[in-house]
Amino acid sequence: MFVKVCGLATTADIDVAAEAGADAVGLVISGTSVRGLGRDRVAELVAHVPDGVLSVLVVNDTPAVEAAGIAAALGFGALQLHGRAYGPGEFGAAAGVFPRLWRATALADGPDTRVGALGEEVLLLDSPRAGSGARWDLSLLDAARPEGHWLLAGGLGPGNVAGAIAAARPWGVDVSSGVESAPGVKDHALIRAFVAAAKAAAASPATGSAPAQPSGAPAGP
Ligand SMILES: O=C(O)c1ccccc1NCC(=O)[C@H](O)[C@H](O)COP(=O)(O)O
Repeated sequence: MFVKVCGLATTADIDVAAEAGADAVGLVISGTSVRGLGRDRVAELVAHVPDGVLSVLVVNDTPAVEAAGIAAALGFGALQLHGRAYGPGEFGAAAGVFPRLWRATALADGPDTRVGALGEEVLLLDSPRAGSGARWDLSLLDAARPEGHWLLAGGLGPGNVAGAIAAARPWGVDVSSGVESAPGVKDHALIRAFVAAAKAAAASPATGSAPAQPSGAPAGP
């Protein structure tokens, strides 16, 4: 089970997530999020991400090509284009600058749920309000379950991630609010508990096994 912890704000957050066994960490640039960081802070933090942990730049209101330029310049491992602002044109243009793209969307928006439909390496299915901690109706997956490298997100936490994995059968999971003590403030004990619960659930016979990771990159696609 691939585990991403998103919205990290300090080097200590990164250290704890990495030591807990997270496969990826997300740093957010956003004018609308409490977790939004400035470019200089993002540069400091991404330089702190250890080898073997995938660094993901997450944006929802930065123009795609600009975000791709930031991801390339700062040495990110992936760029998560999050939400309705990014369509086929944005993905195509961004890929010319930085090809390691993730697409984050909500099933309620009726997206194409084929992984790679817009050229992305990873699809993330979230609640309609990114980073809100809100859950969504996983039965929607019955009619549109992706295959391959897709992450489940939206209102996950240490106490519900095992059940969500069993119900949704994702390749990976993503969390932000569920490992915080206050909006934008990560709780290190909750990060450790979340990663442990997700990894344990993936090892359980009840949840089955996820597809193998593709080659060519540390700790992720
Ligand atoms: O986390 C944010 O504040 C955020 C803001 C703008 C775009 C994306 C954002 N987060 C992206 C993520 O990958 C979150 O982890 C995901 O939405 C799940 O969030 P949560 O329900 O709080 O666990």
